[in-house]
Amino acid sequence: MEAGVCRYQFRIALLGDAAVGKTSLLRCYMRGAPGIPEPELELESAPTVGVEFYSRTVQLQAGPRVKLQLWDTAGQERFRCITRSFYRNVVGVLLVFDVTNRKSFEHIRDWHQEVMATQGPDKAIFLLVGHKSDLQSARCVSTQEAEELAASLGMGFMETSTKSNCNVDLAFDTLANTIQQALWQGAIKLEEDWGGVRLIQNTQVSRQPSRMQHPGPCRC
Ligand SMILES: Nc1nc2c(ncn2[C@@H]2O[C@H](COP(=O)(O)OP(=O)(O)OP(=O)(O)O)[C@@H](O)[C@H]2O)c(=O)[nH]1
Repeated sequence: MEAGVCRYQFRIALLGDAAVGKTSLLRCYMRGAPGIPEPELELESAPTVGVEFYSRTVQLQAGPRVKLQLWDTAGQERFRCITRSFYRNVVGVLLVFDVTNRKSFEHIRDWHQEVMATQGPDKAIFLLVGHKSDLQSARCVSTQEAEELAASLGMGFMETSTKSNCNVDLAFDTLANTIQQALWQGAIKLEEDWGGVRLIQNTQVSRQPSRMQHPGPCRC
């Protein structure tokens, strides 16, 4: 097993409506990391219950190795009280919609607003993700309108597919690199009582990915 020194840990959440493909996207990304059992990462997934955590270490373009703590949240409304409690402590958010599901696109502003209301402005870095781009004939959200929405919310946009393995690594890497840049530029700061970015000084961190599930059932 390889090991390396990580300077930072970034907490990143995937948010979006139910069944847009958040779990599939995350599992596809984790397949690129060595050491996690394949059955854990099958692309066919059941609806997420509450929140699941994954962890992967990456080498950023120009800088240190960072540990990404990746939170896969349930899109179903009945789990919202659990997922909401995690918004405050994230530095990065992949806002995911399904390009074949118009409603999931229309709800993106609500997801964005929920995080902003919890955190205050300019704390988290967002990336808008139009998922299931392999389903071109069933598409009902155009690339142009998604780009316009992303621009109006001040974030980047990318289209992904796990079925055709399109842009999956790129989406996570882009978000991680943008967070790193924001840290260097001072737009994001380390804060004692905030878990979005943590300094892990002089610690040997395993490259092996890990996964655990939120233990508590929703009591909404
Ligand atoms: N065609 C296509 N289908 C996909 C893709 N990604 C996921 N799916 C399918 O979409 C369905 C929902 O995927 P999930 O990953 O469970 O969605 P989710 O957003 O995690 O759902 P919740 O956990 O309920 O919030 C599954 O049947 C997947 O196989 C993709 O890139 N292309």
